Amino acid sequence: MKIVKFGGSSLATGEQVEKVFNIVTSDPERKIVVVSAPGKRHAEDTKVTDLLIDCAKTYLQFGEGKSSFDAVVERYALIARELGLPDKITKKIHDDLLASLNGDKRHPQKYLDAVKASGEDNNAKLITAYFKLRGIEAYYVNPKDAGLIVSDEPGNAQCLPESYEALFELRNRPGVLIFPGFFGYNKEGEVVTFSRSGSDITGSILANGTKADLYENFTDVDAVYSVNPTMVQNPKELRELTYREMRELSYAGFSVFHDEALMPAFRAGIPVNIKNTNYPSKPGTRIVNERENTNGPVIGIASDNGFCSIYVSKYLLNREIGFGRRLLHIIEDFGLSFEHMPSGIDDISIILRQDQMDLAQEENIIKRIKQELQADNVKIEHNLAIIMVVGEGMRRNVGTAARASNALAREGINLEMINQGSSEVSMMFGVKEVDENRAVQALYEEFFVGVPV
Ligand SMILES: Nc1ncnc2c1ncn2[C@@H]1O[C@H](COP(=O)(O)OP(=O)(O)O)[C@@H](O)[C@H]1O
Ligand SMILES: N[C@@H](CC(=O)OP(=O)(O)O)C(=O)O
Repeated sequence: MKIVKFGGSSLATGEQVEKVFNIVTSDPERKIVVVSAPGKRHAEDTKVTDLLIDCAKTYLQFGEGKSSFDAVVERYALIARELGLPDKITKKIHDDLLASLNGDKRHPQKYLDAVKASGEDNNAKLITAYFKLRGIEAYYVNPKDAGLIVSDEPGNAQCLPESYEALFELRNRPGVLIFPGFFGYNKEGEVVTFSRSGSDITGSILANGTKADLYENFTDVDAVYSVNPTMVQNPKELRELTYREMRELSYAGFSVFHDEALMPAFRAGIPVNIKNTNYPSKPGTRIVNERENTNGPVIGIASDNGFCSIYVSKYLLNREIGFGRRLLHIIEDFGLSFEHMPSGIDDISIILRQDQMDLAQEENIIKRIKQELQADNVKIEHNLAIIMVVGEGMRRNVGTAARASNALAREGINLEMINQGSSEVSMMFGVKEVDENRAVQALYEEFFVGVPV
């Protein structure tokens, strides 16, 4: 039995939904279908989830918001018309969305989650109706009825362990099950969403819970490429990646698969196959426990920007017991999460996403570090990009860091910092944001051009 997940790009139009129908019905093993909300039809388009967020915010502020509401309903109406579904489907979606928007606004984050989740929920109902129209025994499954219970963290839920056992029962249900992605219910029975792109997580949870043989994740690219295809033309396609490599790469910028979607499948030993809805016969990329090491040390290069570094220096810092703990305590007091913490004898840097703090908070952080830790110098450097070079082969290879830094040096790119991940399958390079693209391209040249993968 297989779990199949279709992302927003695979469900953006009636034509795409028809491809989804053909893929699902071509293989009787494809029993549980996880769907996202309709995504972008072209690069400048807006995802339904983003329209819903806009809509919810307008309702929160003004108590209504006709234009964004109409924009959402029109997306479904268009798809329903293309699929030849009766108008009553659109009317139901209209009424359901209106009910969500007029729902309880006392807790804005919970309200936002309820409206966001309606995107997937209504799409699952629409797709179920289409499967039925085409003569397939299909059922919409509500995550609460199926037992998908999550933590009460709006916009950032985690699956609670008891869900897995309950979800196993789905195997015994008849027909094709259409399951909305992206959300579950907390113990109080309220909707809570995963973080953005979280339908990937739903698919993985279902794969684990039902002990599926395979988790197929359908998207709009033929494979996971060794580098973001918007940064390098025709990058190498990867046939296989390990869970660990994929988690590192997705966390660091490979948006094709959510980094939190690896663990549930990995724990149950279920392989993940990322495939293209538009070319389903292509093999795609398999994420597995172990892979044949067919390339050099590196399998992928991911990057992301919007980071800053809090640099702290103090003479003889290395001899001061508890310095790191006290520094992190200050960061924790401000409710910040950090990504990396490279350190030297007399200095230490904390790398974090800069959109977590405003200018006033930055000034307060600097003040507290200076006062409480008697630091000699504290400064915050903005607009950094982080590049992760990832590969299981790095554990066995000597000189990968030297090759990477030479490649960057040849391009005249100044390295702000380097950090070798303790997992030994990743290496982090910090550069200025303006150098990000050139740095990724230089590293790609070094590790992939002319190397068979
Ligand atoms: N290394 C990579 N390999 C493949 N795709 C990538 C990579 N890095 C980023 N992407 C982007 O991920 C996109 C697919 O993810 P996403 O837009 O979330 O799809 P979906 O709508 O199926 O959820 C691709 O169109 C591609 O632009
Ligand atoms: N629709 C949600 C969840 C999701 O997974 O979407 P997609 O499969 O289009 O990335 C979002 O945009 O965040």
